[in-house]
Amino acid sequence: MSLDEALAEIDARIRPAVTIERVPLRQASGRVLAADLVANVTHPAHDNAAMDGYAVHHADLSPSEPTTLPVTARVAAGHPLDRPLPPGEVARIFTGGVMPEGADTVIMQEDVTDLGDGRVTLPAGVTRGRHVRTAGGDFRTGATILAAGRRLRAPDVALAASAGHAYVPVFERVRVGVFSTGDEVFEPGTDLPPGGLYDGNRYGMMALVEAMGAEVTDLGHLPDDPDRITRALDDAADAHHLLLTSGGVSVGGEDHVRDVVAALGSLHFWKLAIKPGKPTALGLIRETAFAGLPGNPVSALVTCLLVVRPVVQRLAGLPVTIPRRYAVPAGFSHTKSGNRREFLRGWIEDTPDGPVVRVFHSQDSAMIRSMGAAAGLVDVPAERATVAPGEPVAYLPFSELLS
Ligand SMILES: Nc1nc2c(c(=O)[nH]1)N[C@H]1C(S)=C(S)[C@@H](COP(=O)(O)OP(=O)(O)OC[C@H]3O[C@@H](n4cnc5c(N)ncnc54)[C@H](O)[C@@H]3O)O[C@H]1N2
Ligand code: MOO
Repeated sequence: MSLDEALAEIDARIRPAVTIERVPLRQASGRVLAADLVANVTHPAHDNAAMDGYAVHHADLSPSEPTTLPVTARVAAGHPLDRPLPPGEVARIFTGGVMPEGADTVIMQEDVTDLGDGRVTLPAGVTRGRHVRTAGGDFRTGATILAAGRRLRAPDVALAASAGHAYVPVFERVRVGVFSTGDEVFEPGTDLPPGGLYDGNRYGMMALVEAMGAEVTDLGHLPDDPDRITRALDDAADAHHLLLTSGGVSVGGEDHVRDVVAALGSLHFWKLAIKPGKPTALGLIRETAFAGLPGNPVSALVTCLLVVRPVVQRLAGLPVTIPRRYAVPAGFSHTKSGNRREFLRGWIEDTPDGPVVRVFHSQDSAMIRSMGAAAGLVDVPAERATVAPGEPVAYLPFSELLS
């Protein structure tokens, strides 16, 4: 199955699984807005001063020479004047101060001479409305300020607060349980027996799905034992929207994950025509989605980005977004070893002739360092046999996959 067919399958099969909750703003960052947010107030609420200076009636100013007028009022932010400003008079005003009724222009204090006797001399040639922020210039009551489906970032939280919201409706976080499998896999920090290696995958997968906005349960590590795997998946399914495993999905004599899932539930697909990531399985255990990622460390992380991310988006009630690719000249040559679509680990480098994409010297999916060195993936289509230096390639930054 091609990756595009797999994504279509995900779109069709995975249904939104989360409910809506209201969270205080302090907990809103990174969450997905579940309904359009409309402004409770108009901002700015009133015409107000954009500078520290003097509020005037523009009609009082001579267009050709300085004008001297008395200062009869003082307006600080939060302390509006309780009367109109009569023509021929000036109000001292500070940034954010509400424009007194009648005044229409602010002159910044650097341009004004204070005569010291309660009068000021104002310059000629001032434009009407200068340094005044108009009421509603930012947003008005009832305006939609944030659209449903948006993942809230710091500026969005500031906007929601400015519009008067103490709580916002967000989708519940997708709950993802993560296992690793393999008799050879051991916990970092413990002693390694002969033939053992440390569990990179589980930690990498947990960090990635957390970066996708999901809530992760660390379900630990499982041996290559079908009964133990069956029990663990069966026990964990109902408390999660998605279960993830690494390892044991290929064709070896100790690859049990696929059979276990087929027995507990069903498999939507198993093999994908991508490299790395061929033995990637997607299925269902009762109501809970299941993704079995390959054991090779690069394959586990790349499939987490390419396949698990859209699954998490669908479960979260979001549309599956196609990450943006950039056409960049290749700074490498490459010959494909088969007819799978390949995702090479690479990064952008500046050269005197402009930016090029470089790729890590080893594209072996067991070499986790290639992921650490990379800032993105070079997407080489199935039908393309070779890449020569200078030819454009499609570069997919990791940042596009984690926003
Ligand atoms: N005869 C075939 N052999 C293999 C095929 C195939 O089509 N025919 N596919 C290869 C591909 S592609 C991949 S990818 C791997 C994936 O196999 P599994 O998902 O069954 O993974 P394992 O065999 O359990 O492990 C593969 C490799 O990764 C290491 N590993 C496993 N778990 C972890 C972990 N948590 N942290 C770090 N490293 C891990 C494991 O020791 C193995 O070296 O199958 C190929 N074989
Ligand atoms: O997915 Mo295996 O995807 O080539 O290492």
